[in-house]
Amino acid sequence: MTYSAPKTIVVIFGATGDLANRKLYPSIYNLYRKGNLTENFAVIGVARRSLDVQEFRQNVRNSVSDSIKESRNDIEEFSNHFYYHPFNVNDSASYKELKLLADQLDSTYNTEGNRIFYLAMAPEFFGTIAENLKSEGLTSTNGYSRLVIEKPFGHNLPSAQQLNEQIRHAFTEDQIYRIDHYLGKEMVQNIEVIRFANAIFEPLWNNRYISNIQITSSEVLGVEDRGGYYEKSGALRDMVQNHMLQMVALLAMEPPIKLNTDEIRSEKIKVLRALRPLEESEVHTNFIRGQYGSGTMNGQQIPGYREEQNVDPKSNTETFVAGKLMIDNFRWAGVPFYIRTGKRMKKKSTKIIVQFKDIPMDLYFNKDRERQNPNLLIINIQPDEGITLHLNAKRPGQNTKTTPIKLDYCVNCIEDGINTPEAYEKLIFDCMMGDATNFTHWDEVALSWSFVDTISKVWENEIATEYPNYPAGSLGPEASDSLLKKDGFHWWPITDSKE
Ligand SMILES: NC(=O)C1=CN([C@@H]2O[C@H](COP(=O)(O)OP(=O)(O)OC[C@H]3O[C@@H](n4cnc5c(N)ncnc54)[C@H](OP(=O)(O)O)[C@@H]3O)[C@@H](O)[C@H]2O)C=CC1
Ligand SMILES: O=C1O[C@H](COP(=O)(O)O)[C@@H](O)[C@H](O)[C@H]1O
Repeated sequence: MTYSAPKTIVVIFGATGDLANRKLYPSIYNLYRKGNLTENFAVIGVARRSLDVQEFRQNVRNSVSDSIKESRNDIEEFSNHFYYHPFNVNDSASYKELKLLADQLDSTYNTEGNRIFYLAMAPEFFGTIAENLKSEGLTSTNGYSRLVIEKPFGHNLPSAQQLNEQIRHAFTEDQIYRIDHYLGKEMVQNIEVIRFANAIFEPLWNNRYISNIQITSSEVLGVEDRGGYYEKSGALRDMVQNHMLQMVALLAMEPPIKLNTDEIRSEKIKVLRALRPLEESEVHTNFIRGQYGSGTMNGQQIPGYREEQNVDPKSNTETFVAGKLMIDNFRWAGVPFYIRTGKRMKKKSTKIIVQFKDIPMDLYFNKDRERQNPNLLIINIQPDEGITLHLNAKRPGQNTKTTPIKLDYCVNCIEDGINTPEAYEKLIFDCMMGDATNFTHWDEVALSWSFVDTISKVWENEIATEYPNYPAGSLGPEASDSLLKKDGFHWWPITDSKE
């Protein structure tokens, strides 16, 4: 059964930008192609440069064609739903003209006053746009008005609070959809199902049976052309404050009493509240940072971070973070959650590895007195999507030896496997349907910033003389291994080859 989203107008601010072209248009097209959008929708692209509607529609067609790499004859008719409004953020006359266009399209497409305002622009504009939308009457319609807001949501807790206050003048909390695109990923959404739809995991999902949880999100790409943004952000704000802590919250939360937005958010918020805050003096023992230097990847020489475009040649910005988090509640007391994320690493991979405790007594010691491999549950978020369970089984033959085995389920690597939708496609659809479950509530944002702020404060006050401390194409600095070693653990491989 195909669900259709309600009739709506989507206004995309930043319509000529990278995000709109690479992610938003292809995602909206996929919804259209699959029949999730009725003909009653229109998109108004808003950006600074002057384009006429035909040029804009051509851009949209190009971006869709690039993403699907096949020729389809519905792209033209899809692009006919797109309109363009050249605009300047600070000019109130721009908003008045935008309102006229939106009102006119409301009647043309019979969209019943439903509007989604998608802010795909630099964050410094978010507050001004939200306020103008309200003051110029774009939000007062007889339908719904929703604000989708991209990351970063602030730079630290005070700036996030200030931004939140600004947008809350114009939109209520339930109208605000703060995007964290990891929450739209198939296997991130699967965390809840794996945990709460399987009787075998939930009884073991606690400090009695789990020794540690490891979450890695490694990237092969460097900062590309985002040096200007990344210099002020670094991996801690870019990945840890949002995506990594969201995955921790989903892994650690209690079962919600219902699968609705409020109940799930409320359980996630409790986890973030239970995150043990770090004292400044504890930052170095629990978090380590890195910056990539030059290296070889796939036989190609790659420049170091400090040689990238718009990056200070003496940059103190981290491109890698590894950390240990503790959650102070009954379920998780004593279980470390290790996270690591970095750019220019060996492999693009996001994986969650749940390591179970050793069996109480090992009957199958080998001659070297090595213990059995611990059981691991691996949730493969990307690029492979699926789960793997590591068990021990009898080695075939007349012996009492054991051998490690893997039970594998891969969603997207089987031939003709399920082609899972792109995260943005799911999130845009959710927003159209009014489902905010996979968007972050303000309390989650605030709690995440308050955890991360202590770490950034310490790091910003110290020059990282050790930078660069990992070569492009590696698995990050050695200190990341030491972080686990001192607790008697090690990072489980994220690649099949020996790491
Ligand atoms: N790109 C990505 O993969 C991701 C981006 N994001 C976030 O999405 C947002 C957009 O990023 P991205 O698309 O990369 O940014 P880009 O720099 O590629 O695009 C910026 C857009 O904003 C418009 N713009 C800039 N200044 C003004 C102004 N004064 N008045 C009107 N329009 C203006 C530009 O219009 P014009 O071109 O006409 O100047 C352009 O359409 C940011 O918040 C970013 O952090 C989040 C996750 C991933
Ligand atoms: O939000 C961001 O995420 C991407 C990584 O996303 P993924 O879906 O490719 O894992 C990261 O490259 C970017 O720096 C960050 O802003």
